[in-house]
Amino acid sequence: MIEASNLTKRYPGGLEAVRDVSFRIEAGQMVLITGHSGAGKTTLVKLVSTIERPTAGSLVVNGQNLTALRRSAMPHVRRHFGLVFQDQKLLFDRCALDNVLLPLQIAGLQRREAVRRAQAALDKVGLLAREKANPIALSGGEQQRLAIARAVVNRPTVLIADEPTGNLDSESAAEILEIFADFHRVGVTVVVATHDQTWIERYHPNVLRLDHGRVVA
Ligand SMILES: Nc1ncnc2c1ncn2[C@@H]1O[C@H](COP(=O)(O)OP(=O)(O)OP(=O)(O)O)[C@@H](O)[C@H]1O
Repeated sequence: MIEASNLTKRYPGGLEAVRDVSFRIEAGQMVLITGHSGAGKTTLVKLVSTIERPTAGSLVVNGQNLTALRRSAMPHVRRHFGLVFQDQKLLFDRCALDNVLLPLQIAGLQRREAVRRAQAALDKVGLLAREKANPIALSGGEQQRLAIARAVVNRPTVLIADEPTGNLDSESAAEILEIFADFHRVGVTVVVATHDQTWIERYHPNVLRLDHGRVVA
């Protein structure tokens, strides 16, 4: 469960990108964050995923108040989150499999188990046959799917994405939506910032609409 109470983020310079935002996301829910460009979607995603700290308000995830935690405790908490950003930050000097292996190596898994899990993650996103490919040789949609495999390989309880279909054609965007829907179906909490009308129509009751940093619907 994710509970945000009166979250506010003021950037240096004074701009309040997120203002007094409160919501509750139950475990296993799919929730979309939408709104015009500059409404604060990315900032809210960064707050929920603990990349940014709020200026005011609190964020409780699975009963733990993250705003009260020391910075040193954050890496541990972040393991609950799988993050997918529009700019996927893939490593272009390594093959697809090695990109997905990286979080497991950081977590200290044995090589054999790590490879097994990374291949299972690639299989879930339909990329197992491309495990040896360099990301540069993959299409935009495939690169996004690779980023999803990397995000889920540590089995996060919450999958958070910022405009995951932003740069994709409608066919690739539909594939990405189905992958997120599959994770939602097996009980993963999914939070996605998106403009994509297909998603918004499908998950209509669970849409948080922002306008100038405030929740308006
Ligand atoms: N690091 C930062 N420092 C200062 N201002 C920022 C920073 N990041 C974002 N902003 C400002 O905060 C506001 C909200 O930005 P944010 O990126 O959260 O919006 P968004 O809804 O995700 O927009 P878009 O759909 O265009 O990505 C904007 O006015 C933006 O310029």
